[in-house]
Parts: sequence; structure tokens; C-alpha cells
Amino acid sequence: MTPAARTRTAVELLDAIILAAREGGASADVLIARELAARRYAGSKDRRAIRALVYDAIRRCGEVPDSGRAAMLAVAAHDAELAGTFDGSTYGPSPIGAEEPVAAQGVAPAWLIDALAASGIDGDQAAALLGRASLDIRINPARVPVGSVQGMFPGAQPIPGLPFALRLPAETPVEASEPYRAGAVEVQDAGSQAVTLAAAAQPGMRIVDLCAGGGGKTLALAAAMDGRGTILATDTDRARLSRLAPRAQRAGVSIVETRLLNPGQEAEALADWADRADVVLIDAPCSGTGTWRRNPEARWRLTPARLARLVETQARLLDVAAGLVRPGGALVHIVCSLLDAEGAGQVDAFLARNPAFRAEPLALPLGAPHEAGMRLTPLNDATDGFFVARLVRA
Ligand SMILES: C[S@@+](CC[C@H](N)C(=O)[O-])C[C@H]1O[C@@H](n2cnc3c(N)ncnc32)[C@H](O)[C@@H]1O
Repeated sequence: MTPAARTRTAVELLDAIILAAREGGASADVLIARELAARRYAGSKDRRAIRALVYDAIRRCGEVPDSGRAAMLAVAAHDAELAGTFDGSTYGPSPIGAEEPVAAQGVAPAWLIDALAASGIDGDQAAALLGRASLDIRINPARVPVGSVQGMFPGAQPIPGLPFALRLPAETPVEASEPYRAGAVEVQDAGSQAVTLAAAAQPGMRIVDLCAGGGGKTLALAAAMDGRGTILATDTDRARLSRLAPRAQRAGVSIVETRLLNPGQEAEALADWADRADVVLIDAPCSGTGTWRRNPEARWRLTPARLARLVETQARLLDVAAGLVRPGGALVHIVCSLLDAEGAGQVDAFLARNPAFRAEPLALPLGAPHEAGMRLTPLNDATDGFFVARLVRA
């Protein structure tokens, strides 16, 4: 494809992504993969270049742009070579008009900038939310001697404080590697690994992973439990939860039981675990403001109403979880968001409703104290953004 044809394809993809963001359609990743698969004339170099153009444009525009072309023009405004591809050639975009609208640049929609600033995330901290994410893996000590893995991935670097984590060069094909197939490694952000340590999982414990999804944190808990104890992994999403069993099998984990929940009926479905868990981990559904490095278009999808619904669900899940924790046990609240409404504020409200719980100070290898818990940010920790708190029942 010519550079001009790549630009035009990127503009078309952006139109589809903008529409999906407005109407709650598929994610940018899914749309890009689907569209490029349909364009058989696009080779692997073309695909990489188009993908990079699309993500550059998404990152650059804080508010939802009016059109894919306006978004791409925002990139072209700083890139003469790209501007030159608007050349009116057969497969290229038409030339840039003198009065053409160009999408405004920014970190996020104005209401979200305000909400982040009110949570102490502004300036460089806010800009870093749109940086490049790293590729991290977690080593599974049940499958491989920990020290042997670094040599299996060229360029792998240890991450201080996280003995099971390695940071790999971007584009390392982890999922095609032999250690991955053998269950010796999982792809998992170092921040995600660090916040899971707040559970302080130990062999023999009984743990509920209430929002287990595909089991990223479940498997990290299981590794810390060294194959002894029980983890009940629950979720309301059948497709996500169904990915857990094969992953657990690959990792050689046999202490995990899964249970599909109905939204709104979680407490009833978990009545047999009332007052019995040593730890309940809530990796809550959230706005994902800490993961914009990976899903920058997520900030175009979030609305105040959707955020309010998420905050409501998180509060309900915290109350459900409280009923499962044994006296002396702990509840761990995690969100991959930097908005206090979902993190520190959510925990404060829970503690006010549940005087039997108190926040326990955390000392994690990454992050800094924030209100009743700790916070990790892309700028300070080079990880996704997280808030985590550990709440202990009297
Ligand atoms: C942040 S993701 C979990 C990621 C997962 N723990 C991991 O480490 O890979 C949040 C999960 O909460 C689930 N969820 C949403 N509402 C829920 C509910 N009412 N009860 C339990 N899980 C819920 C979602 O389906 C999603 O899988």
C-alpha cells in the first residue's frame, strides 16, 4: 500500500472507532483487527503502520472527534510527512482544505480532566496516562525455576521488588513462546502483580476472587498459595470466566473452583461462603482510567452516567464481599482507575457503612500511600494506574 492509502485506511478505521465509542460498539482493537483482516491487500508492514496511525490519532484527541479525518488531521498538524499523504491520489485521502476542521488535542474529555484533577492526577501525571504501556510477564514458579526465565526472553529485565515479574521488549511474541505454552509465564502488568500482593495469600487459605474475569489475579494468588488451600473464582461474565479453567490447567493450578454469578444476586449465590473467607479480593469493574495506555479510546466511551453506575456496582460488591469475610479476615478492593470516586472515596464510604472493618496500611513494592490505601500511576511506577486498599474485619 502507498503511504497515502494507509492514511486513508486509518481515517476509515477511525470513523468506525468513533461511531462505536458513541454507540457502545466493539473496542478499537477488535475493530482494527476485523477491518484489517478483511483488507487482504494489506501486508503485515501496512497493518502495523495503519495501527500506529490510528492509535496516534486516538491518543491525541481528548474529546470524541467529529470524524476520523478531523482526528488524523490533528496528528498531521505536527507531522509534515503525514500531511503530505493527503494528496488526492487514487487510494489516498483528498488534499487538506484551508478551512478544514481539525480535532482538538487533549488528554481526555473536560469532565474527566476535572475528575482526575480532583483526585490529584493532573499535569504530567495525567499526560502519562496516555504513554506506551510495557509488556510484563509473571513467572509461574510451579512450572519453572524462577531464575531460568530471564534467559528465555531476549532483553527481559527484572522489576525491582517483584521477583516473579519480568519486563520484555515491546512486540515480544510471548503467547507464541514455549514457556507460555508450558504454563511457565503469563502476561500480566507489573502493577497488577503488585496490587495482588495486598491479599497476602498464603498456602492453606480460603480466598474468594469475586471479580475473577479470565483469572489473571486468580493465578497469581494460586502461585502464592503453592497449590494448597481453595480459591473460589466468581464473575458474572460467562465468556471471561470460561477462560480461567484452561489457563489454570496450563499453569498446573488445581485449587480453583469457578462459579458464575447473576448480577444483583451475588450474595444469594455465595451464601455457603458467608463469614468463611480469609480474604475476599474485589478486582472491581471500573472505568479503567488507569489503563488508557492500552485502551486510549476508553476515555471516549466513559460518561458521567456510566461512571455513576460503576460506582454503584462497586459499592454493592464491597457490601457483598463484607458478608463473606471471616472475623479477622480481609477484603481487598482494587480498581485500575485513578478516580477517587472508585478508589479512596469508595473505600471511605464502605468504612462508614461497615464499622467492623478498618483499613490496614500496605507496604507494596510499587506505589505510594493514598488515603486509606495505595496508588500506582504510570508516571511514578511505569505500570497501569491502580488504587488498592486492604480492609480487615474485627
Ligand atoms: C477488572 S475486571 C477483572 C479482571 C481479573 N480479575 C483479572 O485479573 O484478569 C472486572 C470483572 O468484574 C466482573 N463483574 C462485573 N460485575 C460483576 C458482578 N456483579 N459480580 C462479579 N463480577 C462482576 C466483570 O465481568 C469483569 O470480569
